Amino acid sequence: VNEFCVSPPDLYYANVNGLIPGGYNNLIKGDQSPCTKDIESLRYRELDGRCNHPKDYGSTLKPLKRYLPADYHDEKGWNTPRLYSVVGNVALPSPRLISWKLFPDISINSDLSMFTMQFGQFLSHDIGVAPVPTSPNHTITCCQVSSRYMNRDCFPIPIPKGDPRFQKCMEFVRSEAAKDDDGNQINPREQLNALTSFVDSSTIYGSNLGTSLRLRTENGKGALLLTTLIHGKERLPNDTSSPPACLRTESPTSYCQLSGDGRVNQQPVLSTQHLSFHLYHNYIVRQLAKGILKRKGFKTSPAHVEKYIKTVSEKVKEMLFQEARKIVGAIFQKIAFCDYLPYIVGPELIVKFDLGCDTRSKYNPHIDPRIANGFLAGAYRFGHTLISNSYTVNGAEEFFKDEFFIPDSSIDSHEDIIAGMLNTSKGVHFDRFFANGITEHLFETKVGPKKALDLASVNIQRGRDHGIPAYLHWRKKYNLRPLTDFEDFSKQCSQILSQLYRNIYDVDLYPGGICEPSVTRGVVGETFGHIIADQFSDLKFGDRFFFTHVHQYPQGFNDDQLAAILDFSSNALLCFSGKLSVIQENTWLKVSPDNPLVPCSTFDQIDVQPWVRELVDHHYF
Ligand code: HEM
Ligand SMILES: [Ca+2]
Repeated sequence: VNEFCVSPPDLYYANVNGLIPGGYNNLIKGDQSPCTKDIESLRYRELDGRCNHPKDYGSTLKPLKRYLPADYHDEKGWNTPRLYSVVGNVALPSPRLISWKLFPDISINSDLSMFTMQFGQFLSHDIGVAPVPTSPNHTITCCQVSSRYMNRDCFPIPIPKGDPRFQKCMEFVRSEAAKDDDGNQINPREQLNALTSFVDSSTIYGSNLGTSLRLRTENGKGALLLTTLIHGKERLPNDTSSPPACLRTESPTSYCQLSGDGRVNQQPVLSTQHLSFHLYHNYIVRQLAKGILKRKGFKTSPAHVEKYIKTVSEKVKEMLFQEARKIVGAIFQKIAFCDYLPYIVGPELIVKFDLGCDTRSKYNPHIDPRIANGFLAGAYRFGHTLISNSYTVNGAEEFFKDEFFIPDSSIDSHEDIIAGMLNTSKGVHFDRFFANGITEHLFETKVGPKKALDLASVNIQRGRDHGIPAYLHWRKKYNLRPLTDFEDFSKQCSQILSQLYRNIYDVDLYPGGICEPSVTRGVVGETFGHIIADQFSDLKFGDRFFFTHVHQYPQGFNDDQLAAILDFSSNALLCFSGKLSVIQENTWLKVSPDNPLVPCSTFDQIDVQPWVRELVDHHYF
């Protein structure tokens, strides 16, 4: 295979589509038949998210839902993206013009750490990705193709005159349209989610059974996840699929990493999140095995533990795997909902949407746990403004633009990237300034600058592709103060927006939301904040397996188990995985006099005894 024929955009969309040559059309759709299991008696989640919601909402490869009806331009409002102003025949501004004028690269320092950006992306890769059609092994080309031969899903972004960076046209393909059982497009057009919407660590274990089995030892039957030893250090397993899932280099240790979400190789700091939870799974398996041996009165040396894990029956191996997966899932939910989210949406919205972690919650089968389109194609892309141009490894500056889909740095320097991530923050600030590493150089690695993309333009075009209603409709939905004039935007934004758009009702959700000031003690503005809190509330109350739900045997967690999960923090995980000796108290912020470094021993690793007791006493083992 000639790897250099595969370009980063090819890789991005191929990885999204599960690396199946031929793209979505050849995707392993998995078993799409309804759940037939007795849900109440399930102790573990299904890998593909079925058997959770009564209608299997939230399972893999189902259409997204909507908080507001789709806004398409054609007569029936079914399919064509919004292209004109509400006042008539004036074209909406090109997304690239908006990005160029509104989102320049000015780096404003903030007290946030890069971990805030990185965890956000990792979380988004657990809950949603909208597949884009591809031709075999490659993305569909739309630019410089005459309209007669252009693929019907082409929706290239026009480049405005005088653009300092691009010429004429930027590639863009519309997201796959959802189809009904007879293969006809659903109207109005709806997009798909290729992942389980639940915050269930599908980034680590996969969103279907096939991926999950590839990641496990002993040909999919072992309790441990596969690892690769590089210079004596454990790394993610080698993805040997062909064509390769990343860009390999001449380095002898260069390989493509395999994990639960195909985008694992997209950039090195992202890879470190995958490896952290991946290794934590194996740590928990060993802790469980040790605890079980001890409770049964057997020897518990590392060698005995290792032997036990390898020699117990297949049934016990499966239980060890699933139990560790269940605990990792809960730990991830704890960090996402209890630690990260309050920082993003601020304490007021946490209260308003009942997202606090201090009391037991209750599952509600009437809540729809699917990902909403305005969240995925709009609000939750807020994180793109937190991206900086570079990250630090051992004090050296590495640029994202040089490393898209080249995982070498994460394979060589996982621990140093974690240490650097906790204390770098250049540009990690919620504002209208975007790093040019993503607005001018996205995915240009190896194919050269000509094929680069602008992520901010793509976000705006994606919003139109998905029929996301304009910004002001979202404020209305959440009863937020109506804006009547461009002047109602912040000073700088009002001037730029009024030059770009004809009417205030034309302003797309993405630039509108980015222009808002942060909410009190949060990162995002109030409109994005409401959409995000609304979505996470659905992901909590609509998830039968959510970790704080009232204990229902055998699904939930008893009081001791819940206490152990609530005791766990991102500090403990990062200390473990980065092999750190000290870490700041608040990992979302940089080190400062108010946020000092403290010894890692302050943060306990997860105590699995509450599970050992339950499992042994209920004769699981
Ligand atoms: C260096 C970091 C990142 C890079 C290079 C990156 C890149 C991308 C790209 C290329 C897309 C696909 C755009 C499209 O075709 O529509 C995307 C989508 C998305 N990104 Fe990011 N991203 C990064 C960080 C983040 C962060 C920090 C967040 C949130 C906190 C985030 C949230 C999302 C969401 C929600 C989507 C939509 C997924 C989908 O619908 O398929 N990303 N990102
Ligand atoms: Ca998931």
